[in-house]
Amino acid sequence: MLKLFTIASAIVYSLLFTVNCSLLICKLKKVDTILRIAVQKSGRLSEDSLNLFKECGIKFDNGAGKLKATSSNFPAEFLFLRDDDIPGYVEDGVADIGIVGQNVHVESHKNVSEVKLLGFSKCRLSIAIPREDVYGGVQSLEGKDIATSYPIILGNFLKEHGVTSHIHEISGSVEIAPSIGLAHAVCDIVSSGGTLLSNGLKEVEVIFRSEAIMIGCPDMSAEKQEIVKQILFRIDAVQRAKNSKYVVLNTKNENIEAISKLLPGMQSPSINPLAQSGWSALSSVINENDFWQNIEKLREAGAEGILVMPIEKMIY
Ligand SMILES: Nc1ncnc2c1ncn2[C@@H]1O[C@H](COP(=O)(O)OP(=O)(O)OP(=O)(O)O)[C@@H](O)[C@H]1O
Ligand SMILES: O=P(O)(O)OC[C@H]1O[C@H](OP(=O)(O)OP(=O)(O)O)[C@H](O)[C@@H]1O
Ligand SMILES: [Mg+2]
Repeated sequence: MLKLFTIASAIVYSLLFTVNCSLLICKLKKVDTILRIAVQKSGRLSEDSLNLFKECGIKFDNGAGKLKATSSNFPAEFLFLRDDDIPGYVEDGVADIGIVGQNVHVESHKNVSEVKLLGFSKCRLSIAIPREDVYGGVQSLEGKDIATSYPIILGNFLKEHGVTSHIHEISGSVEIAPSIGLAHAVCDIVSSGGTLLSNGLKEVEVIFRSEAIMIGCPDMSAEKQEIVKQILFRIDAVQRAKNSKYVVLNTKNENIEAISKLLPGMQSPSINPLAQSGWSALSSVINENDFWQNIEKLREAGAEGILVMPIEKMIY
C-alpha cells in the first residue's frame, strides 16, 4: 500500500514538475517575443522617434519621467535613454533596435546593423573657426587645437587629408571653445547655423552628413526579426503616404484621357460620372512634388474644382 502511495506521489510530482517547466518555458518565450526599442529620452530625436511609432499605430504611454513603457497593442517595449548609450545597448542585445543620429552611430563604432534611414533630424558635422579668421583650407588646421564631441569622425577626416591637429574632446557647448581660449576651431553639429552665428563662428568644412537611423542587434532571434519586419512594413506605408496626396477634380468627359495621363495614380485614376451630364470626377494619388509641377498642365487640360487631401497610410 505504502509502495503504491509512493509511486502515485512520484507520478503526481513529476507531472507537476513538467507542467511548471512548460509554464516557465512559455513565460520565457513570451518575454523573448517582445521587441525592445531604445529611443532618446529627451532631445532632438525624441519627438520624431516617438511619432514614428505612434503613426505606425503602436500605442504606448510615455508619461513624464517614465524610462520604460510597454505597448498596449504591439509586442514592443520602449526604453527611454541618452542617445549616446543607445548603440552600446543595441550591440549588447539589451535593446533589439534603437534610433540615433548617424553621427552618434558612426562615432560609437559599435557592432550593430543599419536597419533603416529615417529621414528626420537631418544635420551636418562641420568644422568652424572664429568669423574674423582667414581660412586657408584643411591644411591650415595643421597643429591647431580643435574642440569636438566627435573625435573619431574628426580624426578620420583629418587623417584622410594628411593633417595632424590636437583634438580636444568635450561633451557639450562645444561652440564656446574658441572664445574661452580652449581651441582655435570646433567641429560640431550644424543645422540652421544659428548657434555658430551667435557664438561668432563661421562654418568652413562639412565633414559628415547625418539623419536619424534605426540600428539593430546583429544577432536577433527569428521571432524578433519578424516583429522588426512588421514595423518596417508600417513605416514604409506611413512614409509613402507622407509624400503623396489624394487628388479629386472635375472635368468634361472629353478631357478625361488627357487628364488621366497627368494623374497616373497607383494604377489609374478612378472616374465617376457627375449629376451634370457630360462631366466626371477623377480621383487619384499623386506624389506631392509631381502635383505642384503638373498643376498648370492639369488646369490647361480642363481640370476644375481640384481638391487635394492628405493620405494617412499607403499600402501597395
Ligand atoms: N540642430 C539640430 N538639427 C537637427 N538634428 C540635430 C540637431 N542637433 C542634433 N541633431 C541630431 O539629433 C541627435 C540628438 O541631438 P541632441 O542635441 O538631443 O543630443 P544630446 O544633447 O547628446 O542628447 P542626450 O541628452 O540624449 O545625450 C544628434 O546626435 C544629431 O543626430
Ligand atoms: O545650427 P543650429 O540650428 O543652431 O543647431 C546646432 C546646435 O544644435 C545642437 O544643440 P542643441 O540645440 O540640441 O543643444 P545641446 O547642445 O544641448 O544638445 C548642436 O549641438 C548644435 O549646438
Ligand atoms: Mg548625447
